[in-house]
Amino acid sequence: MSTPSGKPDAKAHFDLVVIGGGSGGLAGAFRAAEHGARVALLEPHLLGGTCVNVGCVPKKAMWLAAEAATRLQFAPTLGFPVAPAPLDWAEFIVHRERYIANIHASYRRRLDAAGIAVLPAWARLLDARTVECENGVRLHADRILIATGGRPLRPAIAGAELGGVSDDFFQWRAAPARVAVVGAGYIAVELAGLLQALGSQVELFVRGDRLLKEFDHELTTQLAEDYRQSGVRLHFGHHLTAVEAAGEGVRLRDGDGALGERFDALLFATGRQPNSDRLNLDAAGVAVDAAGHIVVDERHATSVEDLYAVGDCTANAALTPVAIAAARRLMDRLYGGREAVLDQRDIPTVVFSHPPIGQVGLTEAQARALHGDALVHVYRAGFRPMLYALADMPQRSVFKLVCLGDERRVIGIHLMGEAADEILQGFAVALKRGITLDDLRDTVAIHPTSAEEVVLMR
Ligand SMILES: Cc1cc2nc3c(=O)[nH]c(=O)nc-3n(C[C@H](O)[C@H](O)[C@H](O)COP(=O)(O)OP(=O)(O)OC[C@H]3O[C@@H](n4cnc5c(N)ncnc54)[C@H](O)[C@@H]3O)c2cc1C
Ligand SMILES: NC(=O)c1ccc[n+]([C@@H]2O[C@H](COP(=O)([O-])OP(=O)(O)OC[C@H]3O[C@@H](n4cnc5c(N)ncnc54)[C@H](O)[C@@H]3O)[C@@H](O)[C@H]2O)c1
Repeated sequence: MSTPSGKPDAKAHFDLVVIGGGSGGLAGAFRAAEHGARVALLEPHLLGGTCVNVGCVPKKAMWLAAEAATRLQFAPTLGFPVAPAPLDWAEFIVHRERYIANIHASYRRRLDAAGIAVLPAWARLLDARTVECENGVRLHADRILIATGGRPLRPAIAGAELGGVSDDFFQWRAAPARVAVVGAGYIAVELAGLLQALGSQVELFVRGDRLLKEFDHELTTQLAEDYRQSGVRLHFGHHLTAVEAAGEGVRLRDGDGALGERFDALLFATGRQPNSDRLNLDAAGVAVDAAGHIVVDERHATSVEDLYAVGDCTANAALTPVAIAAARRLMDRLYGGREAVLDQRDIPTVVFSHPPIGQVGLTEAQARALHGDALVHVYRAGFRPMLYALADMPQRSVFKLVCLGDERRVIGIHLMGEAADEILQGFAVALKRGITLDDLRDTVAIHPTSAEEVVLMR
């Protein structure tokens, strides 16, 4: 392909070199190849990146197991003579990993079929047109797409190395008895919820005063209540200053210097940082922001011509469908003659908590700040889903619509409760099409479902 001395041979030139084989990189490589481009993809680890290997997919598998565990728990109340049955993690993980191996195999087949050259190597830029692999192989390209994603961040405190991060969680082969989780974002809330449902005693350490601060306050307050009811211990306003070893486990030291109880395991879910530092971006003159995100415009162009970036290595919403949508639109423009640009507004998102919480559009607080109180109208539904009512379980759903002006245009949809994860997608389409409250009310409900509450709101 090329020589370690750097002398290019005829084959080492590509229309497009993609750095990173995760959600964004694969989507970009496939779409460019569909349009006839000659593409090389560089990925040193497993195909699929964070989402497939240490993110969405294994997380959702664990969440599904946790949902099954919850149902098994209340099955006896409904009349099923089922004894309590803890999850055999090792057995479940065989199923989880088989599912993921199938995804790898499918990517591999599709890459081969598309004629995309895959190099299992770390890459860095030599200049705006040349990529060097760790073994010295050099590739020359007319265009380069950087899709190197991100990695978990540990807090800079003494003993931080005693805690794990989400990547470590996916290596676990059994549930620890007592787990401390630090953080209040997506990952903290998701892992805390599923670990508690799968039998661990979980304590969540939050430095602020609420969970999921980007989500609607009313819903996250109810979620915190549901977590308490399911046995998760929540510590708000906790300032973690150090972690200390305690036998095989750890203890957390807080801002007052007090040392807490012992935990078998500690997970940090304290944010992620972009993988931009090992790319030698300076050599090509690619600008990054203070957090290390590669700076891109709305067309995903970096500060250097013909060099593009998508996904978590940029400051775009760190979600798989966002990376994929950005990469596909970019390749449609570059190689397909289409003019599509990703609309970054009204991106729907779901946290796989127990129960799940999802939103699209503005929260009530954002809408009031933007449009003023007089123009913003809020509609709510609070109810117990049928299954939970039948089983005499306290879990409640809270749905909320944020509407604007006299016509009551729907500018925010917020759902927390059973099936919210599946319900939101369709309503996100409606919101994007600019529907009003009357449009929802004109739609005949599907009964009996949780989803019908969205069209029945008064
Ligand atoms: C625990 C967890 C759960 C998540 N759950 C969800 C979810 O439910 N839904 C959702 O939408 N999103 C979820 N996300 C976010 C989602 O995984 C990311 O937004 C998505 O993977 C970003 O895709 P990407 O292509 O930008 O990066 P990645 O998927 O991270 O891929 C980047 C790839 O680049 C490679 N790479 C890095 N540096 C180099 C280099 N120098 N040379 C060559 N290759 C390199 C890496 O090995 C990696 O494979 C989750 C994330 C985590 C951590
Ligand atoms: N369901 C999904 O779609 C999904 C799931 C997981 C992750 N993701 C994506 O991945 C991103 C990263 O997730 P995340 O949960 O790691 O990050 P996050 O930014 O969502 O949350 C980080 C949390 O850690 C807290 N924190 C940071 N430093 C801390 C410290 N020193 N001590 C205590 N708390 C601290 C923050 O206050 C915040 O609550 C998300 O923003 C999301 O875009 C999506």
